[in-house]
Amino acid sequence: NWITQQWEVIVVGAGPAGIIVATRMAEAGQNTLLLEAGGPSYGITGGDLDGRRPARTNLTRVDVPGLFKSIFDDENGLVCNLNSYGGCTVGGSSAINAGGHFEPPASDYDLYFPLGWKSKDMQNATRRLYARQPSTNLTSRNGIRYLQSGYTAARKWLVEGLGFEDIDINGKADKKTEVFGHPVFDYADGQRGGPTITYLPAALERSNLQLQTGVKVIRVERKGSQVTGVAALINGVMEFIPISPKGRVILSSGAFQSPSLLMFSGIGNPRVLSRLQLAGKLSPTLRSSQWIKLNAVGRGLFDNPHVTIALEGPDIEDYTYSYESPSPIDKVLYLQNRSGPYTFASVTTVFWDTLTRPDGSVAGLQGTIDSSGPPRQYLFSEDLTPKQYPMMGQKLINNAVGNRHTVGMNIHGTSGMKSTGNVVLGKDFSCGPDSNVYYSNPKDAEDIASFIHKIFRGLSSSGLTPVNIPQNATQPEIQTYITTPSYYTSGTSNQWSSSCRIGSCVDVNTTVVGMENLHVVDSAIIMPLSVPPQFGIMVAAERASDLILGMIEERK
Ligand SMILES: Cc1cc2nc3c(=O)[nH]c(=O)nc-3n(C[C@H](O)[C@H](O)[C@H](O)COP(=O)(O)OP(=O)(O)OC[C@H]3O[C@@H](n4cnc5c(N)ncnc54)[C@H](O)[C@@H]3O)c2cc1C
Repeated sequence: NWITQQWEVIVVGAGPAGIIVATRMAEAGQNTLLLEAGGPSYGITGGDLDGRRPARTNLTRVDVPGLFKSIFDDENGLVCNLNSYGGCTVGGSSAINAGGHFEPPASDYDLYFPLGWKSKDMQNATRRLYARQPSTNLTSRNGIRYLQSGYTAARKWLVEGLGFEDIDINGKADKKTEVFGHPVFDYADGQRGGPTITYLPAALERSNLQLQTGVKVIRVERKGSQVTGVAALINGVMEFIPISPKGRVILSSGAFQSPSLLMFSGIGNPRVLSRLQLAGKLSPTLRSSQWIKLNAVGRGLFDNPHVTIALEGPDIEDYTYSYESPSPIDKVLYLQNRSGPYTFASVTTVFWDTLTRPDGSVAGLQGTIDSSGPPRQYLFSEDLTPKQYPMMGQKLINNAVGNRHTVGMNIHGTSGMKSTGNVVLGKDFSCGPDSNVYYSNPKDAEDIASFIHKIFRGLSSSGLTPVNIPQNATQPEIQTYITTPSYYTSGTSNQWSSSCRIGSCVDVNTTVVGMENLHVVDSAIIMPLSVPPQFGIMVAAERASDLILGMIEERK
């Protein structure tokens, strides 16, 4: 019985980090239980989604990259309220994201990570990831690139006009200044990849790894600094799942849930712990003398500040992906040949730049161009009050109608941004971000505005015109625009990280400070990167696996 047997390792959360760390533990012979609150996702996990699979296939819309935006329109069990800023399903957010797969530059590790996590320390882990996880910047089996009108115009603008270098993005991963290229996706043969496809199936064939879905861990149970197991809700019933005397628990529940689980386990800011105790949320057997007062839990939460700019041009043809009524030609092209627009998640173009500030620190900046534009009729509508809800940008772009000559450009602040927030517990004790995440340090807005101002200078040569910001806007005007809430400037980027940092919340071995056998391995432990985070999270999970296995070996 998996609930009562004593596991050597329990991993909480089957997102990209959890799947990788559980796989590596099992491969090293550890009896491993992987717990996931959500349910199936990809076809191979038994996902079905209302029985609306494309006919005679084992595909769900998770598998079909071009359907990724449809997931947010119809939050059909893949985005549960447990983790409202991402996927709550096998694969975590890797099952619902755009699949962008970008190796961080060595400078991210060398500048921002602690000793033991510098670029030379990450080389083996990176190599192992490349060996296991295929990726491509040409997604269509027939070798044709689709929906390229935005790419062509942007290339004229940024490469021919402004001198950005057109590169193979992961081939030259260390270059992040004035570079441009095709996005790299973690897909293979026109279908979504990621660890659910590349790590999990082989791991599940082992007798010493068990995946249990529909299990929501509530807290870790512990005696002082020793975890004894986890308390979890299974079919609405609270159960205790023990670990062996030398066992370990690894939290891989994501940038919100991992810090939150620590708090519910009596580890965190004492004021928060008192509140939880008063509400009866802490373990009844945990005395307050055993609390671990650790203010770093939840502190440093990062997400990329961003702005969407609609770009209009006579040669632009935007495209609307649809789950309910896809273009018949494109549907056949996909189902019969794994070719066409549905082989990728709408982003056609990526570019990066850096800005060195007077104090020598560096701000990272990223742009992407989508294949469709935000809906024109919303652009100047005043009766629409901005609402801060997850995935708003994607919902809007997905609803694009009307003008067929617009693409959406997303500009993000990345590594070196100075604003961070905290994971906080709301009135109902669910976790979320505080208001400090974006622009609490005005320098970030200044840097992003400088970048937009810089690139706008070359825009007219491409035939593109910005719709929601005047092309001749001054840098201060752009700064005001991006910090004023609107459909284009509010909402999350959903690239959360850095809320349980190495060195303050966990040590260099990923052990929670003050604990002996409790780890955090996921987006919470990585620093803000120059690239979207999933690649770096997967490498961190590979690196953490080595470190944890080293500790297990030492204790033998
Ligand atoms: C819409 C969207 C688009 C994105 N696009 C990209 C992109 O193109 N490229 C990129 O690099 N990144 C992208 N990201 C970000 C990326 O997907 C995440 O950074 C990454 O998935 C985080 O991995 P993780 O393992 O830390 O956590 P998660 O992916 O959040 O996985 C955590 C898992 O733990 C489970 N869990 C949580 N709490 C519990 C609990 N108490 N008990 C049991 N299970 C629990 C959750 O259900 C979830 O499955 C995107 C994210 C979103 C939402």
